[in-house]
Amino acid sequence: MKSLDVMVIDDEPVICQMLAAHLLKAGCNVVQAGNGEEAFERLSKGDIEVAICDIKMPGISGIELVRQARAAGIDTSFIMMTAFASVDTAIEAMQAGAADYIVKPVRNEELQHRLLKINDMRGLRAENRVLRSLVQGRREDQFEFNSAAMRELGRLVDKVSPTASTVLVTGESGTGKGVVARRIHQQSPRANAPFIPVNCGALPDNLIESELFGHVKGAFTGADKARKGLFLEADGGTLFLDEIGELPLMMQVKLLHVIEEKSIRAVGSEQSRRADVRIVAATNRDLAQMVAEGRFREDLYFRLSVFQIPLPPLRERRADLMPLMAFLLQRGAERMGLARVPSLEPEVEELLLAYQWPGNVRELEHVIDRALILADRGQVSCADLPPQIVKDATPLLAAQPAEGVDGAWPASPGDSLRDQVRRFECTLISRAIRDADGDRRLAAQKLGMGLSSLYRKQEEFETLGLL
Ligand SMILES: Nc1ncnc2c1ncn2[C@@H]1O[C@H](COP(=O)(O)OP(=O)(O)OP(=O)(O)O)[C@@H](O)[C@H]1O
Repeated sequence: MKSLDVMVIDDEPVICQMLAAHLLKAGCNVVQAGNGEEAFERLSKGDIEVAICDIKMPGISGIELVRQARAAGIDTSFIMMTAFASVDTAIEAMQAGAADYIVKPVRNEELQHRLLKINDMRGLRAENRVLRSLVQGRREDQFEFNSAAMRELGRLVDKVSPTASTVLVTGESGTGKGVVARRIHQQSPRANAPFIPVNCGALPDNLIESELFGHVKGAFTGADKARKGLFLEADGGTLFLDEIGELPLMMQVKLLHVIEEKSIRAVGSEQSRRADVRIVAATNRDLAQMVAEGRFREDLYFRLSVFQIPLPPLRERRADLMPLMAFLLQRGAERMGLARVPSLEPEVEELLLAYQWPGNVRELEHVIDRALILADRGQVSCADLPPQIVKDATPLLAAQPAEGVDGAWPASPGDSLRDQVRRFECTLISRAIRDADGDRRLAAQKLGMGLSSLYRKQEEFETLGLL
């Protein structure tokens, strides 16, 4: 890795110094800042590539600093440091435009892993956006799902991909909206053309129009050469407008015009050009609510939501957890160059299956990456999990309700044989869980079935209203 210019921002001098010492050893050029104000001043010079920034600081908070840096057009990638209990805040930071987050206490190996990821991304960005879109287009995500909700989603994705339709992907932060957008592109006739992702929340208001539509030389102070703009870079391909809810109203009008007319005009130009671009947009906001509050244009909302794909949070599709964990373990081990893929001890599996995952797949990915770094002898044990996860998940594990125990059976009159079998299964599984005091692994063992099948069945019963 070429030597990165990194800034460590934390109001605790000891943490600053420890991280700086490690980064220096790893070959980075490091500067330190003890608060947001000092950091902003230094970042304004424009030569810091990555900032490792505490979220909670007196004065300007880490999140506010990300916002200010974005608004000022500073191109630094932020990795936020957060206490595990405040993953929600980390999610807010990602929405403000941070590139990643890391949980305190920061482990050197993990920090290095995240820096490598960011270094790759920045390198590609600097080299060529088209190249980046090709690299990002590699098939490297898990798309085999167990849950009924995700299988239905897969069907929607397969149906809409080959068409020219605009798509709106909605869902909580970290559910995989970007992954779905890429999948749509890869399965479309545009697959060999660029896929250009744009984070609308990270574009400074004063530059957004020229970023999207380009500008001619001399269009405004500082425009010393013409710029093509992301729409033309995506010509023939797909433009992924992430965090579309953050687009200012004035830009929403222009975007609608471009979508409808299929032509764009660069800032300062008199002439329009045709642009053949498919739009996939994503948001974790409630756009309908934003329309009601006058913060999002209704006409653009209708245009975008012709085809909506809602991504459920991970906690509502637990049947996907096992395959996702296996996939992320494998991918993480490959990326870290491990000789073999560590396995999860049964208690670890149980805890991860019981946890609520407020940060969704992104959070799961972080937990797995961390565990891969810590695992000894090819086994991930509870000690390799963030203590907060163990703390949060343990009571859930013990208290998992076995409701609906006897209510499902006997069958109602008129039930088909299949319905009756389902009801019977539901009763047996619920009873086994109750008899095992909520211990699903034990219940699954007694019933002679796998734990993931038990979760899958439970989810199916929930969907059918049997539980
Ligand atoms: N199906 C999947 N297979 C593999 N990795 C996934 C999958 N879904 C999500 N991820 C991983 O989770 C992380 C978050 O995914 P992504 O950025 O697509 O989420 P998002 O919903 O767009 O989040 P945000 O709203 O914060 O931008 C990524 O690192 C991605 O690789």
